[in-house]
Amino acid sequence: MKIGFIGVGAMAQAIIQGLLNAKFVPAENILVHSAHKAHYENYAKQYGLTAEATNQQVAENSDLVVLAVVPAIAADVLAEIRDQLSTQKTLISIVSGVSLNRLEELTDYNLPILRSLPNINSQYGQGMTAVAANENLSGDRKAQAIAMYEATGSVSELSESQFAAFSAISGSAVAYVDFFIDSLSRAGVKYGFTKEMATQIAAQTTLGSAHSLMASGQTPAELIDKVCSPGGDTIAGILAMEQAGFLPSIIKGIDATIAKSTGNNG
Ligand SMILES: NC(=O)C1=CN([C@@H]2O[C@H](COP(=O)(O)OP(=O)(O)OC[C@H]3O[C@@H](n4cnc5c(N)ncnc54)[C@H](O)[C@@H]3O)[C@@H](O)[C@H]2O)C=CC1
Ligand SMILES: O=C(O)[C@@H]1CCC=N1
Repeated sequence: MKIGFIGVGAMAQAIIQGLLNAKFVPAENILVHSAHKAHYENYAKQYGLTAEATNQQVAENSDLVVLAVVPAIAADVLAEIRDQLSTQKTLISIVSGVSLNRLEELTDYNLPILRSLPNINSQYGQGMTAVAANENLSGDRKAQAIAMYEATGSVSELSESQFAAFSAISGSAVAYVDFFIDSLSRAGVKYGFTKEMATQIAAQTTLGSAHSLMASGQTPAELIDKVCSPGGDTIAGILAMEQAGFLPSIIKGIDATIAKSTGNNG
């Protein structure tokens, strides 16, 4: 099986690294093309991938064609490769905010298409990806497309109406969690730690908390209560964070993310 990537930016590279780590396909079966020749050619050389000279060649020579460009140019790129796509190939889009219906409209209503929303943690096998298939994608072909993401982490099949919210609390939230870690780290610097040490402490604490949450099967609120000793330090911190608007600021950020992604339509 050959997997072609059109666009080799941050997200495509994370998926590619995840696939290479998982040995999902041989490196040369991963085909790439993007706008910046020097960049994608060097990248392909570095990892033993196949660099194609055009987007059309990627589409022509791949079984799974992954559209990994920004939403603003998705329509142009699909117009460029439309003739190379066929019912024997699966188009996989990672483009935020572009629906299956719009992808069909821009290509062909008979094509098997998987709309997906991965996150950048796919690079280390810890991704969280939402997928939705159109009516033309079923059985083994659908399983094959989903298996690509299973090789890089967890996968949830969702209704498209849930994609924007999923993207905000998963795709974008990788950055928000890092923002939180960086905020903890800066607090550590305020109290005398080096940035490097504070970041290591904050990142390990975040990793450990996520692990404990998933391993215990308890809710975050139950775990918060365990840490808040009666009359203790943590409850004082929680109350001060709430007074500063911690929860409303997160909800506002997620609202803004959803509003932006629902404005994308390729
Ligand atoms: N970065 C992330 O964490 C996530 C990104 N996405 C989606 O992935 C897509 C790509 O995002 P990023 O990787 O962040 O952007 P990026 O800017 O890092 O990558 C875009 C790639 O497209 C290439 N490109 C530009 N014009 C092209 C053309 N005409 N033909 C072929 N390639 C072309 C660029 O050279 C670059 O390699 C977006 O649609 C975004 O919504 C989805 C989930 C998470
Ligand atoms: O920021 C973005 O537009 C993309 C979509 C989800 C994560 N990154």
